[in-house]
Amino acid sequence: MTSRLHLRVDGPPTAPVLLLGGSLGTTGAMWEPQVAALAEGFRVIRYDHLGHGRSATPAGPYTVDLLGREVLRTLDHLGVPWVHYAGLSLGGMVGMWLAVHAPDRVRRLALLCTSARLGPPEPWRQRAATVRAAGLPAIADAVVARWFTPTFAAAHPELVAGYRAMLTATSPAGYAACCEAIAALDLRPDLGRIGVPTLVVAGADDPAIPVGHAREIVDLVPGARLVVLDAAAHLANVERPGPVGRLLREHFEQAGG
Ligand SMILES: O=C(O)CC1=CCC(=O)O1
Repeated sequence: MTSRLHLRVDGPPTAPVLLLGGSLGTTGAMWEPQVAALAEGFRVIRYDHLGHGRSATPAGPYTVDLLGREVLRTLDHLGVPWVHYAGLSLGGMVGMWLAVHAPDRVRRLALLCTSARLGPPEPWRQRAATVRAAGLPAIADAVVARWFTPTFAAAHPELVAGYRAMLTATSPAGYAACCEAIAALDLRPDLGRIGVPTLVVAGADDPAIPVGHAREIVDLVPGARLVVLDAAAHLANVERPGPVGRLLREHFEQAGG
């Protein structure tokens, strides 16, 4: 069996595995600001979602259930029995799904800039239709405007251009299928079953997934802790690399290996 998910692997081979899942329209490269620090203590494995980056793009429809099962297949393929998991946005949705449906495979969870239900579904179906008809460039300006605060974007135009290029390089079919997976998602009834220590991080200035979504997750996941980062929009790990790196290290290092 081979993995259909493209992986980037850093850190000591015998260290505990920290699996990182990214946002819609990105690849594992979006975690670059944190990888060096995290790889000091963890075997950091970054994956591209199905339909993204260098992962396979099987025919749809996609659901978050399908994306999560593909992650489990990949862990089986690698012979990894359990992981710590951090996910941003779509990556966080997959993380919640894993912690609910494969509780023995996730030891600790970090959920960044994410939502248990990012409704209503119609705008997601409309975005999928636009991307299928006109490609990623048709939505790229609007999406990237939600990824970074205007202040950060003005100060870092080359970095922002790099992330925009990551988005427009995404398979239109894969991106659209993931939009439809988000449209259909509602994990709220399941979150009470999450039994692992959970850190929830939100960007105070995230127009894509406002802080209320993080508060809802914290209300529903037993014992979850909320941190709201100021001066951060949707890709908070890019805009606030140091604080996000420290939060993740502190959270996962508490596991004691
Ligand atoms: O693309 C957006 O608008 C923001 C987003 C929602 C889910 C995700 O992964 O990114």
